[in-house]
Amino acid sequence: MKIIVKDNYKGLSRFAAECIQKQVQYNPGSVLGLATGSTPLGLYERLVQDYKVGGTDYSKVSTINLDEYVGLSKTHPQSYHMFMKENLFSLVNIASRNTYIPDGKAKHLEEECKRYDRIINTIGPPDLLILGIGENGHIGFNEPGSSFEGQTHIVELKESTRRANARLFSSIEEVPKQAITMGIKSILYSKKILLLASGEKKKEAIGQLLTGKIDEQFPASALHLHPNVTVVVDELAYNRQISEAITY
Ligand SMILES: O=P(O)(O)OC[C@H]1O[C@](O)(CO)[C@@H](O)[C@@H]1O
Repeated sequence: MKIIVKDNYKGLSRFAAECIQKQVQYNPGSVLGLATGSTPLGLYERLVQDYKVGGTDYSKVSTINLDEYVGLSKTHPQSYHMFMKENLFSLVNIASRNTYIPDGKAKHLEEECKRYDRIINTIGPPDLLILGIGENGHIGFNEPGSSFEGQTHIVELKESTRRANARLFSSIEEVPKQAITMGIKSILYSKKILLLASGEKKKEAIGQLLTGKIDEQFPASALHLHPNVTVVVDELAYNRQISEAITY
């Protein structure tokens, strides 16, 4: 695992955008694994800005998102479908037929999980997967205790995750209690992984990740099992004292 420390969120977002741009320029038919949440917003903004001034061509790219809330339709303002449309898909030339996100409104959720696994196995693996990290170490919506062998599945969201995401809803009651998420096994199937973390709130999680201890109670620690992971943090999310004391 490689760690890169940027001065601030802007630097982190620029670095992540350059990784995606290089990937797509090198292989125009790349498969990108994409995340939602606040962290990748700066990265998407940067991709859009650069695209507008004649940057990268995304017409042959495919994207596979990590997760979606159960019960939210594709047009719900807080659905991850809407998030991706508003922040990236409608702003660059990615073909909508090449974008994949689990359907949180599927009638048969178990079937939907199987369908999504088939997509990951046929379109994927992602050449480059972007990840955020929850304060409790979740990746995608794989909460503490998730099996490292898991494929796409339904998760019961932890109260702390619902509270952390309530800022985007009018009240915590509106935050769905379940989500569909790519499992950790599928995440590890990606060829390259870039995990982004910004701000003081992520400092503890990043400190724990960098101890190198692998534990199902801390989902992000599964990334130590992958050969090509880069963790990009800003100064606020990086605990120099802990991190520099650790050698692994
Ligand atoms: O970037 P944020 O908003 O801090 O969220 C961190 C993680 O939490 C989630 O939003 C899920 O709660 C993930 O999609 C994301 O990677």
